[in-house]
Amino acid sequence: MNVLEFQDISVIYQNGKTAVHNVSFTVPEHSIVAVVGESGSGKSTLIRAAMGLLSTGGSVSQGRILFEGENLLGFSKEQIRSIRGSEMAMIFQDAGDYLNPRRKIGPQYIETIRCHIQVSKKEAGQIALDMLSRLKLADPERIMRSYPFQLSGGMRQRAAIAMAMSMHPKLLLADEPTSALDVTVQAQVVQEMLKLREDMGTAIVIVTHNMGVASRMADYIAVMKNGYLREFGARDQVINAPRDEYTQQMLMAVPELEDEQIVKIR
Ligand SMILES: Nc1ncnc2c1ncn2[C@@H]1O[C@H](COP(=O)(O)OP(=O)(O)OP(=O)(O)O)[C@@H](O)[C@H]1O
Repeated sequence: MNVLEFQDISVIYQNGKTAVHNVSFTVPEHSIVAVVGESGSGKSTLIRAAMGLLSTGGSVSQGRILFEGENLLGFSKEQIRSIRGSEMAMIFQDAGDYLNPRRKIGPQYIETIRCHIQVSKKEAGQIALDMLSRLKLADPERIMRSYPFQLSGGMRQRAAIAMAMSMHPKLLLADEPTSALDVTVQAQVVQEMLKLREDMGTAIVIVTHNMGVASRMADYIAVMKNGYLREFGARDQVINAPRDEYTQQMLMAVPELEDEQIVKIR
């Protein structure tokens, strides 16, 4: 069963720019798909389209995006809102896009949970503390009492991931979730996302510039360039026997991929 399926998707912006051209690939249940490619290749546009979160002026001009077999593009705003957060969640490069800077983490976290499930404030608080501990955040109570600016970038990003994962979504869309973090913290957050997938079976689509992250996390890799999907395949095939010339060049441009290595493509 596929959780998500892009079928011949094109996305156009108001200025006439086609940012994504006829892209098709599938995200099987419980799997991790990394979408890689240089800046401007259309990676964010593609996953934002799935979430119904294209920036103003962007629209899907053709194709279908199936979530568990149903075309998301035919959903009403109400339907999209009800699955967003509970069935599919999204995290961004900067948790600041997700967290309100003027409120402490605790109240916003509890409110997010209670938007989706009917539990008391106390129960929601417990769910939040459990998730924060799973993300290896020491002293979750203190995190709940903190404002976002009182936490490091890595802690904020972990808090955002915890919030996104609290509803046990079937699908997590992650746009460069580790790019703003330093290398050691990146590796830890990647490890924690892998653990969440293992524990909860959440499928993940991760957009990344970083071939190291893609190679370490993904079951499948999608390579994009100039809005086109150049290659899609199982991780080992794409890394070890790339079929597309652009993928070959991209891989040649990065040093040998060791599991622990973090390599950037730009
Ligand atoms: N709101 C917008 N209006 C017009 N063009 C846009 C808009 N957002 C993105 N684009 C264009 O669409 C193309 C794809 O952008 P997108 O952000 O999806 O690429 P990306 O691969 O995610 O890049 P990055 O890694 O830098 O985020 C780019 O040429 C970009 O300039």
